[in-house]
Amino acid sequence: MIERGLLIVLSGPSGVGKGTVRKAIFSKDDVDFEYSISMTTRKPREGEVDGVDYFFKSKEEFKSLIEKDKFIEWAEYVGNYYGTPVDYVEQCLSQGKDVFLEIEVQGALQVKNKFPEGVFIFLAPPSLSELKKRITTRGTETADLINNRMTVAKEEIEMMDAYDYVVENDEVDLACSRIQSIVVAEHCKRTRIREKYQRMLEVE
Ligand SMILES: Nc1ncnc2c1ncn2[C@@H]1O[C@H](COP(=O)(O)OP(=O)(O)OP(=O)(O)O)[C@@H](O)[C@H]1O
Ligand SMILES: Nc1nc2c(ncn2[C@@H]2O[C@H](COP(=O)(O)O)[C@@H](O)[C@H]2O)c(=O)[nH]1
Repeated sequence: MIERGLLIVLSGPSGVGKGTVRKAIFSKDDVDFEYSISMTTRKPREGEVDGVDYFFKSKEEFKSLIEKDKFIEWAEYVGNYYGTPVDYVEQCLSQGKDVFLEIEVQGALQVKNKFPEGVFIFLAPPSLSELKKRITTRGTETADLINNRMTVAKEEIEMMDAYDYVVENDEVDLACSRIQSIVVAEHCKRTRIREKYQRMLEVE
């Protein structure tokens, strides 16, 4: 029987660098995760591609998918819906592939209820002023949206205790290494490696 893959959930406030860190991790040769592309009703930003960055949906399409139970989790975030498609994630996990989600906090907590065996990582900013600087410098949100996202960010930071790990994103390379080390450690804790040593001890 194939052992199920690991579900890795990277979450944290808007602008902390989840997307940047995720892309840096996926660019490494020694990383073998599947990225679950989310669905959203948000309009594409300049340069974003449907089916690569997100599956962009209308609100009607999204609501119909909710009714058909097509999401592991979904959340309304600052006026738009975001959700993780269930079919792709289930298919990967059952094939023994590790799946990486990059989602906001309400969604991560829903996933934790459904998949308590997942690995939940909160990406934290070095400070609130640095967080605001990062969202502002990215240049994708209006001043109002930046303020809304900062209000939500403070509530999200209060939820960090619900996660298995908190990783500070002070430098992208350091944050990537910390996350990769967590995944390696989690694999070691689980059956793959433990069973190998158990079999060795049985033979002794
Ligand atoms: N360690 C870092 N140091 C400095 N700047 C960073 C760091 N990580 C990310 N950034 C910058 O911060 C901005 C926000 O990053 P990013 O878009 O990856 O955040 P996010 O958490 O994915 O945001 P959202 O949740 O809104 O999608 C980008 O301009 C990115 O280049
Ligand atoms: N609950 C979910 N949150 C998601 C999902 N995909 C992305 N996100 C998060 O939403 C915010 C806003 O994203 P943005 O692209 O508009 O800046 C951010 O925190 C994302 O991580 C999802 O499927 N479910």
